[in-house]
Amino acid sequence: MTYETILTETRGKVGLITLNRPKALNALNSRVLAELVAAVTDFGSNADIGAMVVTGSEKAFAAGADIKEMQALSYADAYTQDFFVGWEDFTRTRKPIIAAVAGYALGGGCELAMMCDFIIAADNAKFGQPEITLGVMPGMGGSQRLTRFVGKSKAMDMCLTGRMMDAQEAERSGLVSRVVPASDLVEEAVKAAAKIAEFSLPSVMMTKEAVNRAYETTLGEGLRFERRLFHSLFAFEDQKEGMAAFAEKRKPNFTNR
Ligand SMILES: CC(C)=CC(=O)SCCNC(=O)CCNC(=O)[C@H](O)C(C)(C)COP(=O)(O)OP(=O)(O)OC[C@H]1O[C@@H](n2cnc3c(N)ncnc32)[C@H](O)[C@@H]1OP(=O)(O)O
Repeated sequence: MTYETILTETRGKVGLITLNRPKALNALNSRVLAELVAAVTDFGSNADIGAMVVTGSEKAFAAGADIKEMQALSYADAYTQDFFVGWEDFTRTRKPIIAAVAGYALGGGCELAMMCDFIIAADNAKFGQPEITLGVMPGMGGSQRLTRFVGKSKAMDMCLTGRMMDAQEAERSGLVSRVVPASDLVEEAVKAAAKIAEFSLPSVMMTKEAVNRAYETTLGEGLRFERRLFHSLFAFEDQKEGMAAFAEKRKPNFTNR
C-alpha cells in the first residue's frame, strides 16, 4: 500500500514503518494517525510478519502532535470529536511494536514512542513533554504513561517544566530499554524485532498481553492472569516443539499452532 506521510517495508518477518513528514519534523496530524493505524493493522493481519518497528528520521522521531492542525481547534470540536481518541487504535495491535527513536521525540512524539511495546533510543535522542509551553498539557497519554515509565517525580518534572531528557537520562530512568549509536538505530531495532519474530507468535502475543496487564490490574489478578495464559500455551504444538528442540539440542521449528 502507498501512503502519503509514512513509508512501509518488510525486512524478513519485520514490518518497518518510517514516519515521513521531514519538513514538519514528523509532526503527527490526523493523516499520519490514519496511515499509522492502517499500517499496523495491515502488518498485524499479515501472517508473514511477527513484529514491527516504528521509526522517524535522524533529526526527529516526531516533534509532537501537529500544532498547526490543533491551533484553531475549539473546545466543542475537541470534545465532540474526542480529539486524539484515534490513537487508541494504534495500541490495539497484538503483535509487538518497537519504537526506534532518534532526535526529537516531543509531546505526541514521546507519547507515540510510549504507546509502542519498548523503546530503543539513538544516542542523539531527546524526549520531552513540552505541551505546557503551548498553554496545554499532554493529551495522547503522556501524563499517564510517562508516570508509569519513570515515576511521579520525574514525570512531574518533565510535564511541568517542559524540559527535554537525553538518551542517557531516558535509559537511566527506564523510559528506554537501550541506547545505541544513531547510525545503527534502525538495524538494531530491526534485529531485535527479527529475534522476536523467530519465536512462536501465540507465546509472543500472550507475553505482550500479560506485561500490559501489569499496568491495569492488581498484583494478585495479574499473577493469576499470567498463570492462565501460561497454562493455555500447553495447548499449542509450539510448546511441544520448543521443549523437544531444547531436549534434542536443535533449533525449534515453530508453526504458530
Ligand atoms: C498538545 C499535545 C497534546 C501534544 C503535542 O505534541 S503539542 C507539540 C509538542 N511539541 C513541541 O512543542 C515541539 C515543537 N517544535 C519545536 O520546538 C522545534 O521544531 C524543535 C525544537 C523540535 C526543532 O527546532 P528546529 O529549529 O530545528 O526546527 P524548526 O524550524 O522549529 O521546525 C522545522 C519545521 O517543522 C515544524 N514543526 C516542528 N514541530 C512541529 C509541530 N509539533 N507541529 C507542527 N509543525 C512543527 C516547524 O513549524 C517548521 O516548519 P516551518 O519551517 O514550515 O515553520
